[in-house]
Amino acid sequence: MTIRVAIAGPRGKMGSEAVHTVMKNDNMELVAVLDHREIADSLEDYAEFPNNYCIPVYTDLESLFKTERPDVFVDLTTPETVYKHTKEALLNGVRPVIGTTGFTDEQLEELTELSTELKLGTIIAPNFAIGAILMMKFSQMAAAYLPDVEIIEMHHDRKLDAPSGTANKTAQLIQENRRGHKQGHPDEVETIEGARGADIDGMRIHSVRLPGLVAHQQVLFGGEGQLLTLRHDSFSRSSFMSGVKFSIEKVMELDDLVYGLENIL
Ligand SMILES: NC(=O)C1=CN([C@@H]2O[C@H](COP(=O)(O)OP(=O)(O)OC[C@H]3O[C@@H](n4cnc5c(N)ncnc54)[C@H](OP(=O)(O)O)[C@@H]3O)[C@@H](O)[C@H]2O)C=CC1
Ligand SMILES: O=C(O)C1=N[C@H](C(=O)O)C[C@H](O)C1
Repeated sequence: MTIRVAIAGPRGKMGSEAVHTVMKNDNMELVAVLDHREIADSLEDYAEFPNNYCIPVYTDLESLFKTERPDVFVDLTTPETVYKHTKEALLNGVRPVIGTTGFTDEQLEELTELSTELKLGTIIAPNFAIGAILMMKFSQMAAAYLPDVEIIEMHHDRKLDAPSGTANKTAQLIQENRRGHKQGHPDEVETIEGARGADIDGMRIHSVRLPGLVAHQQVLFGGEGQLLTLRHDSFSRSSFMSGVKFSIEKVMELDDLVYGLENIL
């Protein structure tokens, strides 16, 4: 069976890689892309793509769904638009595969309910890279033994959301194995606001944004006389593409929402 795929954000760093990934796969057909700028009617007329990419470009998601009838909708856009896109996909009977980060807990809850109610698979993957998923799982394991944790996530300086989706997901997994408690000195004081980072049940998250970086995370576990550091680096967006391919195939078998690829790998 050929899976009909639509991608939102085709000019982006992730979206353009995903376009090539779907184009290269024999069991998938890229039926349309969604842009929010009127650039051209077909991807072949974009500077980023070769002239055999005769893929229609839409600026309206509803018309894309009604005309092209994709099976799967891949979103790689912005935190501002992703929730609306995901809901629209589900309401049009299209299975979302979402890489865009920045969902609130309330939005995740609502989309989980909608996906279950419609019996339509959805994948929301804060990180598609297998190494990052392993780093998150190992962190969850370590937190049971070393509950004093600080997460340092480091990204390129074009990133819109902080902390990253990966850091949020890591913290959530750790929370399942770590009893919440205040870390550091009980009387510690921040003389500059934010110096100790974001606080999740006493665990800290620090977000670094610098040109030159892609996507990196360290999870530090401190114990008596020791430090365990778990680190993952994505040096290029190609690191995410096997996860994108896997998710497009897997979502066709699901009938509810999965948040995080660690649940289905
Ligand atoms: N899950 C994962 O493994 C990964 C997730 N990400 C996430 O994916 C998202 C995209 O990242 P990245 O590719 O680096 O970002 P980019 O800024 O490079 O790409 C986003 C693209 O989306 C376009 N866009 C914005 N709004 C819309 C809209 N309403 N409809 C269609 N297109 C739109 C932008 O156009 P314009 O620039 O013209 O506004 C841009 O081309 C981020 O949330 C990031 O955190 C990133 C890497 C891995
Ligand atoms: O914006 C990015 O680049 C990335 N976003 C995701 C996140 O927020 O965790 C995944 C990866 O870290 C790259």
